[in-house]
Amino acid sequence: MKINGVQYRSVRVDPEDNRTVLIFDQTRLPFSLDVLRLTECGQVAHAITSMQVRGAPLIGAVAAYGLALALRTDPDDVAMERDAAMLAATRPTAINLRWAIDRMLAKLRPLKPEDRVEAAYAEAALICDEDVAQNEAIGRHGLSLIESIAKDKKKTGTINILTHCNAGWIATVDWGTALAPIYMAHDMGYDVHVWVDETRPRNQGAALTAWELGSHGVPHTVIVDNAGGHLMQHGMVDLVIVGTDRVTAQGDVANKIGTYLKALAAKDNNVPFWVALPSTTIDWTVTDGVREIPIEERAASEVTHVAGQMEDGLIGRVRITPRDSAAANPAFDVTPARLVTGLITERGRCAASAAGLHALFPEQAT
Ligand SMILES: CSC[C@H]1O[C@H](OP(=O)(O)O)[C@H](O)[C@@H]1O
Repeated sequence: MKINGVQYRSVRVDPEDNRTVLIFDQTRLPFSLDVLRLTECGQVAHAITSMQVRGAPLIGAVAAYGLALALRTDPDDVAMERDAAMLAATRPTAINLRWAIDRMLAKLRPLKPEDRVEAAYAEAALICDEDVAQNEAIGRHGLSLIESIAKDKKKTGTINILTHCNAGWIATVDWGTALAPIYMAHDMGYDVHVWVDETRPRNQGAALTAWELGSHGVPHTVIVDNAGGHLMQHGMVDLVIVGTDRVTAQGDVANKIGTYLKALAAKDNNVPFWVALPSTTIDWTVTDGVREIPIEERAASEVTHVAGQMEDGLIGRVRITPRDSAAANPAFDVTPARLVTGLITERGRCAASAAGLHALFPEQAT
């Protein structure tokens, strides 16, 4: 996507040396656009766990480059397996991370150690290119959904879309998933407006989705997480589109905490609730998402404190809870398929069900 007219991907290799991995430090957005130069595997692991880089498809792509960096230090089998396991363990919920590491290992294990670095960078670059193409296709398949809503609306005027967390281009290599259809609809002249859930506790919506949409000129309004149901009750939401970190073979959806509650409100108000995802986010080995998907428990300090720009312009954190109050911080929840209107993938739209997914991915229908 473009920032101030300059085209960027969320992860890229420094053209100066074709080895250093460049990402944006997402903990500094929207106040500062800082590029991080990653030269060691450990730096990549830290960037993922600290959420300097986040978003299911993007952490997979960055971890792939992390393994390439690791091989520059030691390309032998033992080191490669150790570093791959370390990267895969950085965050448990997004299946893209495990998928990317497994794909890299499948490519690298058969090679001689001395051939692995070059091959790793090439495979990581392929993963990135495929993510961009998949997300652009998701955008097109989601665009037709927005177009059908525009036609069906009794009154002309704004199409109001609600989204949760950040599933934009900064959560992927480019385009995004949930936001891709919105960018395309906006660029085609549709009058779209986005209700942006702030998405406590880390405020990916308020800080990242609002920043992305504003940079692209898409009208949007930041709301507290608990406002969505009220807006739906009053007919102010035409469509909900969210991203996801893992979809089961039956269509259950793991996504940022709070998504399940949004889906319940959408069901109760007959608002279409769609989930956008590349097929790298589908976990074909899991059926019951609520029981089987591991939910990342993050630090309580993300709940007890909030980060933002202080009066002096510096980025800081303030405590918002009593010091002796405990805090819990499950980072994701699972929305059962029965609450999901449908899935938007790079191959098209389908019902959130085994049959729907097999219709688009027949090779997975055993
Ligand atoms: C395009 S996937 C985005 C997905 O990832 C986010 O999680 P996090 O910010 O913790 O990496 C969130 O669940 C988004 O929906």
